[in-house]
Amino acid sequence: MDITPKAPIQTQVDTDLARRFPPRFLWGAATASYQIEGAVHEDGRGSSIWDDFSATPGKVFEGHTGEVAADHYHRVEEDTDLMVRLGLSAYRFSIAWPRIVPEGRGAINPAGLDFYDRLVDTLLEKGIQPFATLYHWDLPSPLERAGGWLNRETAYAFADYTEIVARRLGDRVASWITLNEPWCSAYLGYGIGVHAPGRTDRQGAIDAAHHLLLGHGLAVPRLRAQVPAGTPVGITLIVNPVYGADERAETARDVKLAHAFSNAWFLDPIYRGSYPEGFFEAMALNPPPIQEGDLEIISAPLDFLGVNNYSRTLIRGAQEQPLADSCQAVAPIPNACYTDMGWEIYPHGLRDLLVNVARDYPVGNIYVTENGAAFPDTWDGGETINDPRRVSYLRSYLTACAEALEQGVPLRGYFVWSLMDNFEWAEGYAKRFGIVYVDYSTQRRIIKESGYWYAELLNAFNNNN
Ligand SMILES: N=[N+]=NCCCCNC(=O)[C@@H]1[C@H]2[C@H](O)[C@@H](O)[C@H](O)[C@@H](CO)[C@@H]12
Repeated sequence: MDITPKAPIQTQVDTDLARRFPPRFLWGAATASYQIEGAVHEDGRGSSIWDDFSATPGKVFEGHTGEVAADHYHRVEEDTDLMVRLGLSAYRFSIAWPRIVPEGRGAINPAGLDFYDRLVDTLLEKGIQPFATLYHWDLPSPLERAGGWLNRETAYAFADYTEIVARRLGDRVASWITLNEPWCSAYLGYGIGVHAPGRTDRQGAIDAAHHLLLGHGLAVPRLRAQVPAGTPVGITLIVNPVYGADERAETARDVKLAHAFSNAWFLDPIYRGSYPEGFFEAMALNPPPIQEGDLEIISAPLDFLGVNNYSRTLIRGAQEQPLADSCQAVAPIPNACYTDMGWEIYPHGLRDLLVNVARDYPVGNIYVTENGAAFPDTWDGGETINDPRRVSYLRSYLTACAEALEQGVPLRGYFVWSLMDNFEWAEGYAKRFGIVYVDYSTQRRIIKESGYWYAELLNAFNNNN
């Protein structure tokens, strides 16, 4: 039965691609609280480090902030109707800690819990599985004033916040993700300062990463104690496959260093209970302040790994051994294609990383919790927005997912980044990742060609199963 009303754009329906995915494969889209909600001063929400960072001159493109964003806070009905129109079976969103516990710890804000309660109920009413991320970078400002993730206490505050949310929503959220991309929080936020809170201290990145991981590990049992037995709990990591540009020994050496920096820094403590051998030396830094039992807490068993992937890193080894975070990525590659973020389009990287991670780590199940592309979409006020490059990107990366599945990878679902255009961190609203366009002057949503393509793919999948 064809449930998708005819789209104004007729896209090629990839029925062959749809057929390569197993029954019960989950098809979703992802967003994050600070990037779409807006309403930053409403209903008792406290300030976050991204409110502070975006209000700081020079930090975000043209001074953009998340004050209004895509106004999702006031458009839950409309936006969940969009998800139904696209045929999503799941929706990954994040919960704003500053809405729930405005000071970071202590008093609970009932209106904050009410908002997510309503969102979850609306999703369930519309047949969409809620996937909740507990932390997608919007740390309450008071905690940052006390040191943020450099302060071990923040890990305990995160576990307390987790319990509060799980107690209210745990009976209805389908799957839980503790942290989104702690690599970005630690390195971009505390190491090089291009993300909130804008600190520039590489040792700080190491220490913050440890406390983020500790927060994750402390939160897992607190979550499990509040949710029905068997509710899947996981973490989302950015996984960036690293390749060598030549066969030289220096290149092989630097590929290993870059993989440790980009991936094993987090994968190893979570799944092996230890940091990668020699990693801190390769960063010329000290180990973080690890306390007795920390690594056991951090490596709490999980039910799935959420993988975010957008591109790859290609390395050409230097004569002198570089620091792990300064391995030279290769300059633009002849004939390569790039997204508007300057990220190389390399779908084989997703296939390879899924195969390698499933082989090298006891991850259980895997979801691709983010994959997508920014392109300079424009709207002429009409009914349609053509974004053929995004269609091509999604088709090629989903083909990579199908190839990984055919190699036995336990991939259970895919969430496109993103449901709609939104606040792209330091790039503000200048970068558009949505399969739905947002006209910020009116907050009108217009499904892009890629949105119709995705809806057709999901419809073809549903017709097969
Ligand atoms: N090594 N290395 N480099 C990694 C470079 C950072 C890559 N950026 C991401 O993964 C963020 C993720 C985020 O969850 C979402 O909130 C963002 O909107 C998307 C798009 O940017 C992606």
